[in-house]
Amino acid sequence: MSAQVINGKEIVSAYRTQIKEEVAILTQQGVQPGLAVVLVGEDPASQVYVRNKAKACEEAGIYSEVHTLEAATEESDVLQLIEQLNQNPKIHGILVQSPLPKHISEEKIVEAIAVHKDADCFHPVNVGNLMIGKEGPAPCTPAGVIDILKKIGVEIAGKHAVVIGRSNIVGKPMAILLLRENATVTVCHSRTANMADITRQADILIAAVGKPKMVKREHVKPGAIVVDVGINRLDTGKLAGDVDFDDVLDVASYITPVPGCVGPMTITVLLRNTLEAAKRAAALQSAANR
Ligand SMILES: Nc1nc2c(c(=O)[nH]1)N[C@@H](CN(C=O)c1ccc(C(=O)N[C@@H](CCC(=O)O)C(=O)O)cc1)CN2
Repeated sequence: MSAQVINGKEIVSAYRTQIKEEVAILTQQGVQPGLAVVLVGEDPASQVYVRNKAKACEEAGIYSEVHTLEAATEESDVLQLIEQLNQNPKIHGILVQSPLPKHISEEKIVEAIAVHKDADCFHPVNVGNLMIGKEGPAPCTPAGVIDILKKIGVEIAGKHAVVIGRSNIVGKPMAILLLRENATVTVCHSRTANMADITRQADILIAAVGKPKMVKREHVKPGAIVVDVGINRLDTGKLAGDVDFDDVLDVASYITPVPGCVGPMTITVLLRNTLEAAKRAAALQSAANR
């Protein structure tokens, strides 16, 4: 039996329509949500993602500005730009595209973003709030994965979810969000022994390793739901996920395609975070006016 390929386009489109409607209402009330994206350097993949973010903002009615800086830009200049954006009332969400050039500290840059404008949920305060279940921005890719699972009607509670990868952007927050949904969570990584023995126990398998086609059929329990977070550019110019799609197709029950599912969903959560930050700013403004 062949797995059902999750229709990312349909899920993303419905979600963005809903966001667009909420953006229009808030804009009519006098607050247009605004996102600032900072790109340092010329990494071709980052350029694509930043373009996609700006386009998605435009389609949703969100104001956006992209600040493109040369790779040799001094760290202090990036920090100065962030400070300006922190003070700019038109901007409710800020993100600095990762990765940054080596001479710039990601940690310093992320910590310079105002906590309430952190559109990525990368700031340590927001990461801490996420850990203890306090309100704040959603980590874009992991929250997008949870949304996809819910949209296809998966009951996450009580399932064994295995996450392959322990990055700060995906693996770790993914594990936290799955725990919050009452899954039993295991995290595998490069030092995990006998990884296939563990991944084969997963009801929900999430691959976020950054290695093209690493997950093969022997890693997957028959009937498992497989979510592929990887977006790898092959020498041929084609994109491939971390999962060997063709190999796994007749083992899994559901599988996400790459491209066309988790990537666009990541951007959708970013729009949602910007909208929510703008709503909070509008509420504060109206309280101050009372
Ligand atoms: N500041 C951030 N930097 C990075 C993040 C992030 O969430 N915040 N995540 C990744 C890249 N990323 C978001 O920025 C991202 C990756 C891929 C896509 C996407 O839509 N992919 C498309 C394919 C696009 C293509 O043609 O290459 C798809 O999967 O269909 C969106 C966002 C690292 N950096």
